[in-house]
Amino acid sequence: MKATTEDIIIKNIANHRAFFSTQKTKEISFRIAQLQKLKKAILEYQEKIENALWIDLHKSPEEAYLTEISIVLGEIDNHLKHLKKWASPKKVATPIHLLPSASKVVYEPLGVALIVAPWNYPFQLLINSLVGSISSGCCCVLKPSPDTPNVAKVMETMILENFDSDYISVVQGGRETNTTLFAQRFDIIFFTGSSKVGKVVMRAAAENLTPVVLELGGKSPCIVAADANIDVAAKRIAWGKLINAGQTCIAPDYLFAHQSIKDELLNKIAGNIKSMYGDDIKQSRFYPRIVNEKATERLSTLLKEGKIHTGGDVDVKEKFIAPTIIDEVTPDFLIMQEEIFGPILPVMTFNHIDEPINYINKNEKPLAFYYFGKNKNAKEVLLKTTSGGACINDTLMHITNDNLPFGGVGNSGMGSYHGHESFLAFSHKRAVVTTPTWIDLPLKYAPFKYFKWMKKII
Ligand SMILES: NC(=O)C1=CN([C@@H]2O[C@H](COP(=O)(O)OP(=O)(O)OC[C@H]3O[C@@H](n4cnc5c(N)ncnc54)[C@H](OP(=O)(O)O)[C@@H]3O)[C@@H](O)[C@H]2O)C=CC1
Ligand SMILES: CCCCCC(=O)O
Repeated sequence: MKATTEDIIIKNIANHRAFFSTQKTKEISFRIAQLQKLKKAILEYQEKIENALWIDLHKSPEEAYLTEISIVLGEIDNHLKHLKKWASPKKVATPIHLLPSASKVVYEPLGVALIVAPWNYPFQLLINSLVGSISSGCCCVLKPSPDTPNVAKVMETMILENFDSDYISVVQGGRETNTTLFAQRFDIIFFTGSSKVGKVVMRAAAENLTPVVLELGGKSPCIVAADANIDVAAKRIAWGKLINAGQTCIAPDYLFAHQSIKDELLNKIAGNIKSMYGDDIKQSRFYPRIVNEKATERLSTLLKEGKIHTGGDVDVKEKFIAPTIIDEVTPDFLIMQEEIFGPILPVMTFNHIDEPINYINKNEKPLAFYYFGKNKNAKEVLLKTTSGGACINDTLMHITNDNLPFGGVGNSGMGSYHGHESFLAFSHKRAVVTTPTWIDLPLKYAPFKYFKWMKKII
């Protein structure tokens, strides 16, 4: 009888547990060798990955390298450079009542990890977290998104060809497969996707008290103040909004523009769209497509309210939505209710900075936060708000610094990764105290003869 998906998954996990119990993944030399193997595999598969990203998302090789492949290669290099230091036990101070004991933190792999990735950066968001799993010494089940099937297939082939399937395995499938995976006992679940499914993951993980890292989404605001450099703001907002046709979890979701500069800003954003993609954007090989017709139709419903300043063209069959700026938006509009995740930029205006601050603070905590204006005011605004990450006078770029933690807060996620944070995300920090036997201070033992001295030192 043909094995069911559940049988395959359960067997996969059992094999990973058996592999993990050999203790092989705890050897730093093993982990370094696997990271080097992953880097080599990515370079060998680069063209196939780029071709698959073109087929699935019309993502140009240039954008694929910039926003997917180079980010993972940089992450691997960072881990190769620092892993020995990150993985070495850390001596910590020992309080007087514990002397002459010695204290340290030992970093241990959590065990068998599950990594579930979305379709918008299907290579980067699956393999970048895998780097953390490898460098911490975990075994891993990878679950690519079914919505970018060509990329999912290429990644499966690349992993199968280069790694022991008892160490790293790939499971393909949709919602049902996810449900089966979420119900299994993992030692960590690393999920990237919507907040809605993030809650499903967390509920399932609770059954086994499995720690989760949830890289979720949300509506990331972008404020442009009256004293902003409008040319720079217009260029960087157009870029940040239209990379991957807006299907980016940290894209500036909506604009709050000061009344006095709004018209100039919108006209300059429109000008930058032309500069990047030409007059007939549909012909540009640099402009990606929406992931599928269903998502294209969802986005087209958001165009019904407000005043279209730029764009508005939709071709569902082509999965094409033109970069669109919608002016005169109010908070009750449909477009302001959920994450857009597409190339549509709704614009609201303000006169006093408290207006956007109050609006943002009344809504869910965003994954990213962008502010264009003088730094002294930016500090003030950042102090009064919160978000997963933020840029002042830029967009998206905080994700490219792997010395910074990348993650959400509240509804936009929990936990973080990239660089050292990825190593820590998949590690357990074990406290170890070593006590000599040549001396045994009587303070802690009943009948507490020296209690009054003990109280003085603890
Ligand atoms: N923080 C980050 O780094 C990133 C966050 N994201 C976020 O991911 C979202 C877009 O990605 P997307 O993949 O569409 O995210 P979703 O979370 O909507 O879907 C993820 C997968 O889960 C499946 N699914 C849906 N409901 C359930 C359920 N009840 N049980 C099990 N599986 C389920 C979906 O299948 P089906 O297709 O059938 O719904 C899909 O395959 C956006 O919200 C975006 O902000 C994206 C990239 C990066
Ligand atoms: C530019 C790369 C961004 C990747 C993660 C995201 O925001 O969807």
